[in-house]
Amino acid sequence: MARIFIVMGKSATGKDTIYKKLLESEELHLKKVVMYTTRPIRKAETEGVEYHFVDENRLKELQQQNKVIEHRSYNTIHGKWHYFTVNDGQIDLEQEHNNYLMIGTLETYQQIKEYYGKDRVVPIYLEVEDGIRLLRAFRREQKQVQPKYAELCRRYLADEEDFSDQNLSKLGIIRRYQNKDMNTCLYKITKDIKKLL
Ligand SMILES: Nc1ncnc2c1ncn2[C@@H]1O[C@H](COP(=O)(O)OP(=O)(O)OP(=O)(O)O)[C@@H](O)[C@H]1O
Repeated sequence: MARIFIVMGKSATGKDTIYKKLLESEELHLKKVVMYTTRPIRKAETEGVEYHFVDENRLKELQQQNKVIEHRSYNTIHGKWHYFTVNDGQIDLEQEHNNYLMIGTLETYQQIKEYYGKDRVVPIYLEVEDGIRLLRAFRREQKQVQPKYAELCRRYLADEEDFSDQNLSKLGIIRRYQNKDMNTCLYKITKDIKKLL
């Protein structure tokens, strides 16, 4: 059965790093899903690579056509930005050998489960001991031209609530992958995904 695997976890648990490694894996052969955003395109970005860049009118049209699979919005200093996934033909679960990989929040996971059915969607929940995670987040931020430490702290605290044990168990997320050592973590995830292919 074709499935969608969703990598989730608090900030700096290694979602992006693990996601890229899993996509590279030739034995898993997972497909990428390009999301949509109303955020303006940045200089180094290319339409259709990082995201599909659209305006709010296009989002409304897609919503009216019931094509929006999951949707999140954030109030930024530049106004409201939307991030969403669209049923635009990228995801075809009818073909048995099509399996997809996405990065998401708990909301993403819940909404995709509602859209495609719970058997089709598999959570890959990453966890890192708090002290190590904070250190990784800090070191990553330190390398930025203008480190945003206040934002790092805000997100660290917000994650505590968003990813509480209660929220995880409400969504039935039981399996947790410890990303202390990258290779061990990748090995365990790969083994579990292979069982479902
Ligand atoms: N197993 C690991 N061992 C050491 N460092 C790691 C490991 N996994 C990830 N990192 C590092 O930790 C930092 C955070 O990883 P990454 O950016 O992939 O996390 P993320 O969950 O996508 O974060 P965010 O949600 O904040 O964007 C990066 O600097 C990455 O290189």
